[in-house]
Amino acid sequence: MIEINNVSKTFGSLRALDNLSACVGEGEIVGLLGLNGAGKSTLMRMIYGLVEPTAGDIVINGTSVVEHPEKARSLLGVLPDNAGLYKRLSARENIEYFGRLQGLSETELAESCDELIDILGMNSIAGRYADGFSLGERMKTVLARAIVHRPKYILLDEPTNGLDVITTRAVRTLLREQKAAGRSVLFSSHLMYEVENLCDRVLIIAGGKLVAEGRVEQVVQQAQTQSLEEAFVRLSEATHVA
Ligand SMILES: Nc1ncnc2c1ncn2[C@@H]1O[C@H](COP(=O)(O)OP(=O)(O)OP(=O)(O)O)[C@@H](O)[C@H]1O
Repeated sequence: MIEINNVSKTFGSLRALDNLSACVGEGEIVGLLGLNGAGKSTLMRMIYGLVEPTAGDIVINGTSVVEHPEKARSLLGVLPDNAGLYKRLSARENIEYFGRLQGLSETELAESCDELIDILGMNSIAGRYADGFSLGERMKTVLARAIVHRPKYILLDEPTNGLDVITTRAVRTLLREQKAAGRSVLFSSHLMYEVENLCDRVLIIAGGKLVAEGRVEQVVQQAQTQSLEEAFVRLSEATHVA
């Protein structure tokens, strides 16, 4: 389980996260929603140890990110918001490189790469240099790279951003397979239908605070609205006005 315990983060006078607590259970897909600047990426970065909390802690499978950042990170697969690729390596080589860094054997690596390339429909780009890749081609490669070592906990910052419908479907299938294998996924998104389609639960943050969490229908009911989008807007605006 990923436990987020009372985390706050300030950048100078800006409070990016404000005493936020939440969790991601085993084998659960959780969607993280928030307006631009709500604090989603800061929270993600904090979970993978790139940003240190000003207060609070995050515990992954019993390991504190603050006390043992490397051990905690070893449990994660991460798609950061600004992931880059080695342009002089092919898509497959980019994925393999990360797999080797994660200590996979050559057999495990080949098996995992083949599987991901297949699920994400990357056969036509697997052997191409990453230089010149389109947004979707880059996204597929960084996504495959993030989970090549089959991590138990997966953090994805806007994984379907800019992807076409076929690729988005492939990503959905991939995430459902991760869940079926007992892995946990936390992903941020601005796409309500995406979250409704995939997630067991959603977390909505506004102004660095958790303003709602639960199954989509629970959140919609709590906000006394008819849809997740309306609930999201109502909860986010209420925090803006407050
Ligand atoms: N390193 C930093 N230094 C100063 N301010 C920062 C830093 N990182 C984030 N912030 C600020 O913290 C707030 C939350 O930013 P964050 O990137 O977490 O938002 P977000 O929800 O991911 O937004 P978006 O949907 O636009 O990606 C913003 O006001 C942002 O400007």
